[in-house]
Amino acid sequence: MTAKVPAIFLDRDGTVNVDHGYVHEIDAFQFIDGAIEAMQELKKMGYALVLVTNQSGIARGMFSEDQFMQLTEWMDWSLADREVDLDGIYYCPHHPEAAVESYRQQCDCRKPQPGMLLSAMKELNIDMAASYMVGDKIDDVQAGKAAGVGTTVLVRSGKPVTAEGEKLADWVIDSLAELPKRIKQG
Ligand SMILES: O=P(O)(O)OC[C@@H](O)[C@H]1O[C@@H](OP(=O)(O)O)[C@@H](O)[C@@H](O)[C@@H]1O
Ligand SMILES: [Mg+2]
Ligand SMILES: [Zn+2]
Repeated sequence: MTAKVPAIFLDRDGTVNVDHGYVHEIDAFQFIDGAIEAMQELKKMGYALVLVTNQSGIARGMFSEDQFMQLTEWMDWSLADREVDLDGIYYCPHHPEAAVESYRQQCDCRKPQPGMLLSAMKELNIDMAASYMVGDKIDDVQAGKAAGVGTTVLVRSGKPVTAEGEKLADWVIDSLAELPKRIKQG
């Protein structure tokens, strides 16, 4: 059996790119300062990078799954161009009160549910205890905890960090740019 790999689970909007609200166009996709460099460093440190993003804009009828795929492909190539190969990309297109009926469900993948992280764990053979979940909302922290991720991290680069979120998260940092240094500090 091959050895398990540690991973950084990354929320997308508010963590990797600026959350302008249901971002679905390339023109609106703006990498957060220092995020790409941090991802480069995290890869060098031996972590798999796994994106886990709620995309309820699909269920809400704001954009199609195809549009999401096109943006994702562009993002993936932009990162690969900068020596950041993502190891996995997981998304939830659902919402319990979706306008689009086919996406209306109480799924187990929409964070705070841990479904996306658990799928990645199985598919990529991830060592959850040695992994990190990084996001801007308490839902990200809750998903990380429910999946058994060792360290949950809130960033201040997205939605305002709530007192509840601050209490639940293991670490609170300004942005993803700080994470490699923070991990090295232990
Ligand atoms: O941060 P991630 O998980 O990558 O993606 C979040 C987005 O899908 C959108 O999720 C929405 O939350 P609701 O899905 O409407 O609760 C809002 O927070 C939007 O501002 C945000 O752009
Ligand atoms: Mg987010
Ligand atoms: Zn879902």
